Amino acid sequence: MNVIELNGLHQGYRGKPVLRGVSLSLEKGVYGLLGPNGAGKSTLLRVLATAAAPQEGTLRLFGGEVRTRGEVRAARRRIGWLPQSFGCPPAFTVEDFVRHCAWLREIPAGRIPEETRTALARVDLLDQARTPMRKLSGGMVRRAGIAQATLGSPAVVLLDEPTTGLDPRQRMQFRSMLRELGGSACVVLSTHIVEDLAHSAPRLGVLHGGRVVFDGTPRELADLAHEQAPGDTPLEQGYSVVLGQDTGLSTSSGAHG
Ligand SMILES: Nc1ncnc2c1ncn2[C@@H]1O[C@H](COP(=O)(O)OP(=O)(O)OP(=O)(O)O)[C@@H](O)[C@H]1O
Repeated sequence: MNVIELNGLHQGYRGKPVLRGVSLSLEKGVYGLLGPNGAGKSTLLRVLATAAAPQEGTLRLFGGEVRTRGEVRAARRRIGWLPQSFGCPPAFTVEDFVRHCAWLREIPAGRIPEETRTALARVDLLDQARTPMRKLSGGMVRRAGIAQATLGSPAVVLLDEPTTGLDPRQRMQFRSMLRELGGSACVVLSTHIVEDLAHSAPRLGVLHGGRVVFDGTPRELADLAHEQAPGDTPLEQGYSVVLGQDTGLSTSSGAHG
């Protein structure tokens, strides 16, 4: 059974289309979502998080529909989501913030202290547990956001540009955490940093022009590289080639989906 089954999603804002027929079938493991600014990555993640209902198309999570209020609520208990930006009351400490998220996710009260500690340890923020959120650096806020998304071992983890602001050491730690998460959950991660996905996402998708223009392994993406394509690594060059399809920069393609 696929954990996420999305079929023919059309989504937009005030009549302006953003996604034009996106279909995705995802099982356990890490799926990396790439695409240029405005491609619709966050829009897609919002639909998968059930924060926006599909305007056209169907979403099934854990083998079931998510249309009624009860179905959405049940699904959300099993979804961890790091949105691109999130707010938090200024007086909240890091621990308050993560505990509050645990409460919102309806994690049983008795489990919240333990789950909070585990989540903070996962992103190396235990020492900052009592620091007010407003005093954290941008990278630390991002790590607190990642921590709350992993609370309670969710079956689906949706991470919207999680590595923004992380320093190189934290980025490496994040990659190994991602591999660990992917062992037990369906993780969808959007990023602009192609190399973040090279060793941690066995499968990648590229959104462009409202559609999935590539769906395959990092190796398959790198195999599309050619010398003239912009990029410092074969993966980046393959990504450029896929994006160049529409502008005639390249004729090669491994795209499907
Ligand atoms: N709430 C909104 N109201 C109106 N338009 C929106 C809204 N959210 C996103 N958009 C528009 O939808 C398009 C897709 O945005 P989205 O944030 O999903 O793309 P993205 O791939 O995540 O971009 P980025 O990489 O820059 O974060 C953009 O043109 C954006 O301006």
